[in-house]
Amino acid sequence: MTKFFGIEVIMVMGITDIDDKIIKRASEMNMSPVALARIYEEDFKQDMAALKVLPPTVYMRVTENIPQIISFIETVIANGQAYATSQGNVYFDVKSWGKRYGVLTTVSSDTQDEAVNTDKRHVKDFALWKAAKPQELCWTSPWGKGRPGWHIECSTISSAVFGKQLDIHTGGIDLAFPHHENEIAQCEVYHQCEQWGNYFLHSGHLHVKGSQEKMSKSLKNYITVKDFLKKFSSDQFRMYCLRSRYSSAVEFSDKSMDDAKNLLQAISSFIKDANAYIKGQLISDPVREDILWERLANTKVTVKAAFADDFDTSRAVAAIMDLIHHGNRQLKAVTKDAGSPRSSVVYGSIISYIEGFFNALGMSFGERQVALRADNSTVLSNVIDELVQFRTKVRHYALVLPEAAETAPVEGDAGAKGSKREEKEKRQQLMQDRRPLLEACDSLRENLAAFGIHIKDRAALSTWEMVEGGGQAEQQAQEKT
Ligand SMILES: Nc1ncnc2c1ncn2[C@@H]1O[C@H](COP(=O)(O)OP(=O)(O)OP(=O)(O)O)[C@@H](O)[C@H]1O
Repeated sequence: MTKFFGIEVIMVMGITDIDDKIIKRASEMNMSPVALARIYEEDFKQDMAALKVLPPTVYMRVTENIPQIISFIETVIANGQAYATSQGNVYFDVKSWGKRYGVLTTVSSDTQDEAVNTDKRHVKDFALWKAAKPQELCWTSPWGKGRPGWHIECSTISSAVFGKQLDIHTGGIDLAFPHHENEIAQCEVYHQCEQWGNYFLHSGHLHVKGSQEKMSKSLKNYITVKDFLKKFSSDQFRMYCLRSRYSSAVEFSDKSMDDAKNLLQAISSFIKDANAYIKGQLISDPVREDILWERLANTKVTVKAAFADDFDTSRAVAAIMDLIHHGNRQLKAVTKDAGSPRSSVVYGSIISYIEGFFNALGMSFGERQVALRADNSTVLSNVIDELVQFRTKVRHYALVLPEAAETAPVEGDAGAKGSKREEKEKRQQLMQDRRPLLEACDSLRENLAAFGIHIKDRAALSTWEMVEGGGQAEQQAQEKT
């Protein structure tokens, strides 16, 4: 939103650092629930940083907002929509809230059932305040010792920052009901307003291939972010996500990750080639600049329209890939430089736009990516540059024989026949002598490929690129440098 539409975003992330599961685990581990929650909070933040997810403007913990939560509940009771029980619980009265309940998911508030085995009036009533069980972490309130219910935390934290109007609320699709429905009900009662949240953006679930169930902790069918990042990069993860709309369910499989990797590779290759073309290391037939300028302009329009249409990232990526396809099509590498003018500016504009697009999405390509990495990677990049230039000179020397060796003798000249034979023998001898140099060039190219460094020979010139996640060997190579 900020980078594509220039909208200033203030994002608040609530941290639930007290709930039934945290209390249960903390008591098993004989530690305080708040301390246990801090450990996981830190772990979560590190995982997000490793995935290059931008942090919110502020994190707000539930345990640091208890007085605000109590005062919020008092207002909901005062506005006639919640009741306290003799057991020290406070519930939201869903039934009397009536038809306004269920705007997101069309869940009805109607229920004739009396709630059984509980002090609620109706089954759908939900807890705003829960009386503490013995030994549980609790806070003093007008209704006795207890702790907040889950839904009230988010309503309070959001209202404390944004007041009575929230632009966008996000969360997984499983949170639409009951969590978000309940938040809406509480906030509209608290603020006495008709509509508290303007948009709810629900993200679709991640599934493991072949499983009907979503990936989840309790089903134990999950992959941790740390394990994932041992095999894949954050860019690969992002490309995988971008290929479907945020609201759809996505399936995780080796195939889907390979597809993401291949797209990244195609983009990276195009940027390298276009860079090489601009620098004169790749010679091409004349380029239809008018076609490329038009494609670039159309892509910009399509990308903006796709993002404006509920962040249709897959359409935006498809438009970028189409631009790359046309960019590649126009780059017709030839071996001899016919001296045609180079269309550097249009390729420069395309590279700049594509890099800007992916940078806005937290990804980076090409030489700039290398420059942004740790210092030793920049050194590695310069060393490879030197090595490839040296290899280019050696190859050129081995491939291009001296002029005299190529000169054809004049016909009918007897002396020339002998000289022709001599020339031929000399030429063969030279080729023979220089063959080890070509073999050495080939083996260097093959050996570096094992480290993810790909040298491309284009007639007498060569370019190189580093394939991201080129495997263990690449990592070892970087460690050696
Ligand atoms: N498979 C999934 N894909 C995308 N988002 C998810 C997925 N599972 C949970 N979420 C989101 O992650 C957040 C935390 O959810 P939650 O703790 O319920 O996850 P969970 O793994 O299903 O937990 P549990 O199995 O203990 O219920 C919520 O915002 C939820 O919408």
